[in-house]
Amino acid sequence: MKETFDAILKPDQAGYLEGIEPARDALLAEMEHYAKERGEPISDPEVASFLAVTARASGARAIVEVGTNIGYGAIVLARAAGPDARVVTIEKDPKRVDVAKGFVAKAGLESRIEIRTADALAELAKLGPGIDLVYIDCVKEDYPAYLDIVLPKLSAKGVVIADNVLWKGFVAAKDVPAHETARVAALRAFNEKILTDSRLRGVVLPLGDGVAYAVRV
Ligand SMILES: C[S@@+](CC[C@H](N)C(=O)[O-])C[C@H]1O[C@@H](n2cnc3c(N)ncnc32)[C@H](O)[C@@H]1O
Repeated sequence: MKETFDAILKPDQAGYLEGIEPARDALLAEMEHYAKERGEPISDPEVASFLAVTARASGARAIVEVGTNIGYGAIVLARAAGPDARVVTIEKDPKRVDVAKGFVAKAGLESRIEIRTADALAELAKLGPGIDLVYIDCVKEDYPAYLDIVLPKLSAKGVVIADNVLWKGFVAAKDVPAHETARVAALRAFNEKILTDSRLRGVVLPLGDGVAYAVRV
């Protein structure tokens, strides 16, 4: 979720792009409302559209999401990837897991979305190889470690997507407030790895709060 409306784009451009996002169906609209009312961080609609396009285009079958919250991203990914795809999504907060389970049930996707109540780093370490798509949307300081764990487990042409990699504009800023330095350092290291690791071909997109997108080569 982006913190400010125009963290990357000019306000007119951000407003235009938000305005042309198609209306979501009743369930996603209910989830967006739920999240907004309670200040829950979920993916922005344009990032969700990007997830859907990528899940569909890549033909991903084994999908991992790092950071579930109320299940918005997991539902978008599972729907777009189609009936043969499975999503494993990791969330450490049991209350959020309960909410996510309710929405996943409402979506009729219990057989295709598995929510694991766990710390993301520990749970990622347990996963086997063959991940076709990973969506990283969790603790910003841990992004480099998530990537280190996941990279060797990616399938051929496996896709990495990560949200918030420009973090409210701070990642590109010269002066970074003290309370953001650890997050910013981690995200800068993550972006550099996305662009330079020989196992990946990647790009950082000025979408939402910044989205990294890479494919295993
Ligand atoms: C930005 S939200 C995820 C949004 C979701 N991906 C979506 O598309 O709507 C990040 C989530 O990560 C969870 N989280 C924070 N620290 C975690 C950890 N160490 N392990 C697993 N989940 C964690 C938070 O509770 C929060 O729900």
